[in-house]
Amino acid sequence: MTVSYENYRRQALHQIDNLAKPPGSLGLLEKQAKQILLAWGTFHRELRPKHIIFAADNGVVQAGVVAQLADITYMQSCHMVQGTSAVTCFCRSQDIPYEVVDVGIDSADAVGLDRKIARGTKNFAVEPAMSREQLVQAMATGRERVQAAAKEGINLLSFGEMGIGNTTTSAAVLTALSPKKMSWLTGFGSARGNYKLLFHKRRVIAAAIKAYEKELQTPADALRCVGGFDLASLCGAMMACVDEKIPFYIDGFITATALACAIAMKPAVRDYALPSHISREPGMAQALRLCGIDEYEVPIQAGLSLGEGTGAVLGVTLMKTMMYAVCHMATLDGINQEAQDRYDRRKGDETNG
Ligand SMILES: O=C(O)c1ccc[n+]([C@@H]2O[C@H](COP(=O)([O-])O)[C@@H](O)[C@H]2O)c1
Ligand SMILES: Cc1cc2nc[nH]c2cc1C
Repeated sequence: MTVSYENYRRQALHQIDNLAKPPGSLGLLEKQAKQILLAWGTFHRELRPKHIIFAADNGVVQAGVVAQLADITYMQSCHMVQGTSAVTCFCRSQDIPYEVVDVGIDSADAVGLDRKIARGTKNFAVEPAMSREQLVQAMATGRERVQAAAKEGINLLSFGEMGIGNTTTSAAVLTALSPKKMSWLTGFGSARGNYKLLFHKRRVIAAAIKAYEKELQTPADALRCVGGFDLASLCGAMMACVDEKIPFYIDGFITATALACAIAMKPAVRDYALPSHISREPGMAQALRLCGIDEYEVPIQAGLSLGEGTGAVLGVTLMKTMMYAVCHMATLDGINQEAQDRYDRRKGDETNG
């Protein structure tokens, strides 16, 4: 740690600790505000957020792991571009800019930014989801979008995704990363209460983990064999945030799984990652555990399981409010001095009167 960073670190922590409030009373908001200041490594005058959504289709839907049409990926991504999806309405309501990056939607035309790697991944129940070259391309796309955000002056990112079938790919990647093969990591996804589908998903994932057992040696192998283009791009983007010194909010189960991969590949990512909410997917806690994030460090528990980055944008919204307070609140030193002066004046009046 250089002397100047140590100096900055002390000043940054003091700025939060010296706000006119009992120490620690703004809880996780305070903790996350400190993490953001430390990640920046230098004082920024304002918060300049951006939300990035990576959208892609997943070949494993051909194995019958979803209840709805895969065409929803294309349709909902179009709604995102138009601003009529949940997350883009959240962004618009808060003046948060966003972009949709098509890294592999199954369509002839691209939706949003055209970074299409293929029209969806391969069905991992039959063959590896992607080639090594495609994995590298997906991760590089994530990095490229973070570098572009840095050039725009963005200093806080949030990540989301859109991809029918991606709770299956995420559960498969997470199972591959976890010490024991845990079938309960796989949840309902967007087919809430559909037990038949749930047990089928678990069987598909267990069979794939067995089939690729020899190949699944690293997080990169997991992304390539049983992951998705969205997961790989998210992972590459999160790793790039370290180099660009941009802290970022993760969202639910899918982004937490991508983060677990990113931290395994580059441990410094942990310092830049901010949890937003606890997804209802059962694997969320395990994904966070692999990231070294305690469930009690997550500010929002609202029963969300939509994805898109909805929880992440809510996290940014809370942080915008918190950073306004950081910039405009009176200081603890100041209020203590004012209280002392007032006390002394009252005492003086009593003695004189
Ligand atoms: O982020 C989450 O925790 C989450 C949990 C359940 C569903 N989703 C969203 O729903 C889609 C995946 O669900 P599924 O059932 O098709 O695997 C995908 O577009 C995600 O954005 C997201
Ligand atoms: C409508 C719809 C919107 C979504 N957004 C993210 N995943 C989704 C799944 C569905 C089904």
